[in-house]
Amino acid sequence: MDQSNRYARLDLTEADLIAGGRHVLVAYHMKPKAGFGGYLETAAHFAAESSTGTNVDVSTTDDFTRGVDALVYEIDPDKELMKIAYPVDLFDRNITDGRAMICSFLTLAIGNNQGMGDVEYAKMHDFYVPPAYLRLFDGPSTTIADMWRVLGRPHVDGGFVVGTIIKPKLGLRPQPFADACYDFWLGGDFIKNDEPQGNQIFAPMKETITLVADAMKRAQDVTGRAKLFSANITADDPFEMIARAEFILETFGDNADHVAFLVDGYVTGPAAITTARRQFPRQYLHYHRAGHGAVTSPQAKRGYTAFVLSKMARMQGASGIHVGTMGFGKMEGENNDRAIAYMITEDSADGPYYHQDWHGMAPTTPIISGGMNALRMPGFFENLGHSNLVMTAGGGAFGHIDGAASGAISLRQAEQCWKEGADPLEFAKDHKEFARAFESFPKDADKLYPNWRGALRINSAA
Ligand SMILES: O=C(COP(=O)(O)O)[C@H](O)[C@H](O)COP(=O)(O)O
Ligand SMILES: [Mg+2]
Repeated sequence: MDQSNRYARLDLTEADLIAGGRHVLVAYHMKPKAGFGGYLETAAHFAAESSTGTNVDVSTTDDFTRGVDALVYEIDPDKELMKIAYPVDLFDRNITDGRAMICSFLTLAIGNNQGMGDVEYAKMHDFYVPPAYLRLFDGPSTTIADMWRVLGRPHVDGGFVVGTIIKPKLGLRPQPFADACYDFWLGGDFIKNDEPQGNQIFAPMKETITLVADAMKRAQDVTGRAKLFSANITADDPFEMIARAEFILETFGDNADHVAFLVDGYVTGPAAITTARRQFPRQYLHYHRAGHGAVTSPQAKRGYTAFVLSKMARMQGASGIHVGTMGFGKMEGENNDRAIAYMITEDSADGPYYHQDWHGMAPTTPIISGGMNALRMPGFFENLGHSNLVMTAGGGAFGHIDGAASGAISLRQAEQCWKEGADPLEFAKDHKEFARAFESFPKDADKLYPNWRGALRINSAA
């Protein structure tokens, strides 16, 4: 059944829809399945399934219903581009406080339409949120400025937060885990649990966290500097998350404001992020996105992009979210992923299809992670243009041949090298930890700085 006379309005302009402020606009790359309807017919069916309709007319539809139809307002079949306007009234609101929820946006805009028989594939590449709907989202309550304050830095442009992920990823008992934290903190600022670390029986959370809190105290005493820890509170059950979080805050005691909560937000979904955001609004909320590649990978033709994931994370109130390494690390990504970083930090930013004004919603820190080390960092910062962010390097810290403290120092020096506009090989001559990163990661060194052995007088047989 061709529903394009109801669910398509190609006469509507994007500028008018934005000026009207009553629609969420979504851009998809969509391909109809061969043997079914044409592009517009499929797009209209997609809009129907994503809002008020189904595959047939139903007798219960009335005039009000038609007023909240999602409408296809632009198509470009050659580019597989389809844009749909969703009336804001379609989206569910809390009975407790009238606020909006991301799960409702997802259920409609990327819900049933992901399994339609006449659609080969469809992926969300961008969306625009009008001010009246945007303000119903929590947004971040705690930001990198709070971290900078704890670190004793200016709360604007407080700079690079040197971080790591305790490695090995799993398999450390409580004491070796806490020892690894202590070592890194001698040189670095911030440590996060790796995303699967929680309450494994070989490292019970109550024992591990107690030792980590003690390691933080000792590292602060020795260095005279504040240290930060991002503790994983992810669980299926919100009450379990709360129990973990409360235990952690109590255990860190007077250092509780040095603690962030890490939530695996892709696998647990918006409910877990919002649990952390609303129950613990004073803690930095660290959104880890493990698993997102299943839908966001450029190879995946369905789902949504990493850009979309990140934009939703800011709306939900993530203080920081992993944004990959823009092609400089080990995970999939490219240089122009920096658009993600701008969208989550700026108050007004361009996405691939829409410009978004955030109207003062607090920013979400880009957390750079995945295969980073000191050698890869100068290029990374050059591409992004600033270093007001958190970077976590696991292998890059614990893989340093002189240990985690030197690894941490090498990361800080790498940022300094970029900031000074120095030539990395020249800079290495009087920055020992950075220089030793070349010997620690010789494959990267060969690739990025082919004449490093000569410049640093390292025997090539070594
Ligand atoms: O454990 C790590 C990185 O470890 P290492 O520094 O040893 O590579 C993170 O979970 C990944 O960065 C996630 O990737 P992304 O940041 O792309 O979500
Ligand atoms: Mg990890």
